[in-house]
Order: sequence, then structure tokens, then C-alpha cells
Amino acid sequence: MIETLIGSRSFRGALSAPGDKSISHRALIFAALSEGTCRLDNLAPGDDVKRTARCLEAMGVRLVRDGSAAMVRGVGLRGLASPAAVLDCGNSGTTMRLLAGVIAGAGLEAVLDGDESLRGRPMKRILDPLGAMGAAASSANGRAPLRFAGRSEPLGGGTSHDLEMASAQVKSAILLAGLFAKAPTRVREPHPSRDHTERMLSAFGAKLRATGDGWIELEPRGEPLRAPPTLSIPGDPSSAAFLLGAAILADEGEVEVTGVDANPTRIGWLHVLERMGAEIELLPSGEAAGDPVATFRARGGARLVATHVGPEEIPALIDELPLLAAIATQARGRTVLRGAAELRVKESDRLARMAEGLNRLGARVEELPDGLVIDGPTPLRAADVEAAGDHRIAMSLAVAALRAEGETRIHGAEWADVSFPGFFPLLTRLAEAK
Ligand SMILES: O=C(O)C1=C[C@@H](OP(=O)(O)O)[C@@H](O)[C@H](O)C1
Ligand SMILES: C=C(OP(=O)(O)O)C(=O)O
Repeated sequence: MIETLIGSRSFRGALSAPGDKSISHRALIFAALSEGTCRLDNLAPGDDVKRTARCLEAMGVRLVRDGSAAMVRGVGLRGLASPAAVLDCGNSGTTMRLLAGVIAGAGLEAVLDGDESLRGRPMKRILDPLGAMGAAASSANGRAPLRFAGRSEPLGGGTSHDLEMASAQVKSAILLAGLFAKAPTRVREPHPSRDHTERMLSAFGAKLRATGDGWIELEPRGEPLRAPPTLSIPGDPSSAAFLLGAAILADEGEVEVTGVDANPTRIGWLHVLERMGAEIELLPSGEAAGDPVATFRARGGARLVATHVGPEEIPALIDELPLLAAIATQARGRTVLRGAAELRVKESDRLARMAEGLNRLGARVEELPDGLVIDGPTPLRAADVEAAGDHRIAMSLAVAALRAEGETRIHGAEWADVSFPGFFPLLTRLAEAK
């Protein structure tokens, strides 16, 4: 599907963000592994989270959806059944990697598969630690489909995993498998990645502790996990970022997004934008699902300056880096984004796709093996650009397109539905608002 966007000087509106994708996946999984019924409100609307829900159903979890809410009847740590058919994770890396941990821990016989993009993404990073924990997980080439042979004995546990890379998905796969093990599981990463799994494990009654030197230790437990009767998912900062970014690039207008998750492991991009001189603020407004929540406000018209982003900052802005690249085209000076080689193995090669798309729009972007160099500001002009089967690329190029003179055509715009259904009509409405 092609979406046409007309360059606009203003961008304004007040809204709430759709439910957070990362927290939604985990809320479904933890509710499924608990005993009792849990109502989840404001689940993320995109296709990725629907995949997790359907896979859990295929493993015997009763789930009744009602719009953005769902009632989940948990089956407990021993109640999952081996699925009769291949589990289709679609485009969702989080679904595949987190469920791999659950399946390995529960000793189910299962096959996890996905679409062409997901079949191209590296899975050895979870197969190796799960194998070290005793799971019989295999794959022909370190990629999906992933096969799990069933086992009747619980995992032994007692393993320590000192990860080479910061990855919430790898950390979560290990901790989820560790929930079923007989002895404690320890994991450590070089920089902190999003900590939703840790927060939720503790909230559901698991025994998790952080040792002073960066290790997280999960103790096995005799008692079942306990879900709260209701859990309200906060808004997704990674979705809100696109609307705030569009406001920052506009000459005038203001966008306010309420109820957004403000977990520090998710909002590194906000600090980078502040450093670039953007007018953006965060007004704390409470808590949801154990995370701080805030209203985020951004205004157009500020003169942006270039910045450097290094490896230690990447985990807290990993999904927003394409957006930051789009914004950097309008900043004075040379922006250098480094330590982001991981972007090459997301839904697409996000470094290559952003360099290509932004250069087509008239920007000056060069690729590095692990990042991008962007010289700005450059006036952007309309062009035909490609989402390349990647929701974040579709939305980042859309934000740049609003800054371009003329009508930009975004091919494959429907991919935005993976995390933010309704994004394009919303973006157009805010760009046209008086
Ligand atoms: O755990 C999660 O919910 C996610 C972790 C990140 O991936 P990695 O753990 O592979 O960095 C992120 O890119 C993805 O969108 C969601
Ligand atoms: C990388 C992403 O998701 P996943 O890894 O779950 O496919 C994303 O949402 O940008």
C-alpha cells in the first residue's frame, strides 16, 4: 500500500498513545503462566502482540479479547500444552524470543516460525543459552524455524549467562526459562536494556534480585505466579516518539501525548532530543503496570543542533534510532550515531534503509558498519521511498516526509500496523490541524 504525505509546516494535537508493545507481550505471557484470571487493559493494538496472544492460545491458554482489553485465564507454570501446529510469530522478534524461553522451560514440543523478515533474524543468541540450560532447541542455520523437543524433566538451572550484548529479548528468554528450573538462573548484560521482564517477574511474585555487580538472579520457587486482577498497560513511548518527533521538526505547533510509559530504560531518545535543542518535556503523571507514566509534550520551531550518540546510549533508544536519524537531517552540524550494528538485524537493515530513504529525500547520510553519519541541515524534497517491510522505517520516513517539499509516496506503508495501526491517518490529521 502506498501512502502519500504532503509536506507541512505545522503539527499539533493532544492524544494518548496506544498501549506499550513490550509490556503487552509480557503481560500476556505472565498472566498466562499465573494461576487465576487477569484482565489486561490497553493492550498494544498492533499485529505483533496479536501473535503472542494467538501462540499462547495454541498452547492451551484461554483468552477473551474485547477491543484493547483481554481476560486471560492463566494455566500456571505446569499447565501449558504442546501446540498441535507450528507457532507463527509473524514479524515479531519479541514473540519468538520470549516464547522460546517459555517453551524451553516448560519442556514443550513445539516449532516457532515467522515471516520472511523474522526467518532472517539471528536466533543463536537465544538457542545457545537455552541449550546451556538443558533445553533441546535446534535450528538448521541459527534462524527460524526453531524446533523444541519435548522433555518431561524440569531444567536443572544453576546457570550464569554473561551476555556479550545488551538485549532485553535474550535476557527475557533466559529468565522465562529460568522460571521453570530447579536451581537459580543468573544473567548479566553489558549495558542495561529495558527491564520490563524483571519488573513484572517481581510484581507477579517471582524471587528476583539484583546483585551489586550487575547480575540479576532468579530463584526457582515452589509457589505459583500470581497475577493482579487487572493490569493497565501504559502508552508506548516508542510509538509516541514518532508524533513528538514530527512536532519537533515542524515550524510551529505542539503535540501532547498522555499516559506514556516513562521507564528510564525506554526514553533515551528524549535525552538525545533535549541535547539537540528540541523543545520537549516530560510531566510525570503516576504509574501503570509498575512503571512511571508521564505526559510528553513537544513543540516545533526550535533550532536543532547535531549530536553524537554512542554504544552505551543505544539500548534505551534502540527502536527510535531511525527516527533520530530523520530528525538529525534538520540539525546544524554532523550527527554521528555509533554502536548500533544491531539495527542491521531488526525487521530490516535499519541503517541501510534509513540511509537510502533519507538520501532519496535529499538528506546527506552515510552508513558506518555500526551507525550513521548525518550532515545537516538539508532541505528535504518529496520522493518515492520504501518501508522495506519494516514498521519503524515506514514511520520514520513518514516523519521526514512531513518536512519535505511536495508529495512523498511511502511504499509498504501498511507495515506500520505491526506496532501502530492508524498511524498514517493520525499523522495526516495532526499535520492538517489548525
Ligand atoms: O524485549 C523487547 O520487548 C524488545 C527488545 C528490543 O530488542 P532486543 O532485545 O533484540 O534489543 C527491541 O528492539 C524490541 O522492539 C522489543
Ligand atoms: C525490533 C522490534 O520488534 P521485534 O524485535 O519484536 O520484532 C521493533 O518493534 O522495532
